[in-house]
Amino acid sequence: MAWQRLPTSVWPVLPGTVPVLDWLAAEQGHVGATYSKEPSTAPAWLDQVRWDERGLVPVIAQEQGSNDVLMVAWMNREALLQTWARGQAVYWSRSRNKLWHKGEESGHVQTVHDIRLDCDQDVILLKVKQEHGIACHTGRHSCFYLQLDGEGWQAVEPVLCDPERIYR
Ligand SMILES: N=c1c2ncn([C@@H]3O[C@H](COP(=O)(O)OP(=O)(O)OP(=O)(O)O)[C@@H](O)[C@H]3O)c2ncn1[C@@H]1O[C@H](COP(=O)(O)O)[C@@H](O)[C@H]1O
Ligand SMILES: [Mg+2]
Ligand SMILES: [Zn+2]
Repeated sequence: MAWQRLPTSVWPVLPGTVPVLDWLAAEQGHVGATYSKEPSTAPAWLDQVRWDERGLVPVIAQEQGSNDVLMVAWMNREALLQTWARGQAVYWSRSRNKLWHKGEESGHVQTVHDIRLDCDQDVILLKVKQEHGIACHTGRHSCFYLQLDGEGWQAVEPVLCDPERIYR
């Protein structure tokens, strides 16, 4: 994929033009084929997601192969469109209020193999290959490393890489 060379300035702003898709179509030939290049139309499938009142949908990232649940995050329309167009997970960070290309700082990107929507269209499931096997910013494989036992929540998954070394 040539997506790495995509300058952030041509990423789409929805609703409106979707230049990223035209760019991808020119680069690769195939992506544009599934998408009407009418400048002011977004793909119809974006409207079939039941976006909440904030324009967001929760997203489960599940590891391809192991089926481990790696994390739960959020997407808006643009994040989903970019995820689809780039083949890597792009979320919406609620606290930072910005698009978040997972791995942008850590390098722990998620290559997307499958994008699914549930029966009532309000949860998305991504099947991903997790770069370095570390999804969590604590340096663990999965964000779901706390287990409830008689005493309370216990961390039951190892830290694979010191987060100080991942995030400087
Ligand atoms: N890397 C992660 C990360 N990985 C997994 N998650 C999970 O994804 C969820 C994101 O959904 P939220 O809307 O709750 O996110 P948020 O609270 O707005 O996250 P922040 O923007 O505050 O980091 C979190 O609750 C975590 O369970 C992460 N949440 C935050 N980060 C931060 O994202 C930044 C970039 O990290 P990389 O993408 O790995 O480079 C770093 O500052 C990290 O601390
Ligand atoms: Mg959170
Ligand atoms: Zn985490």
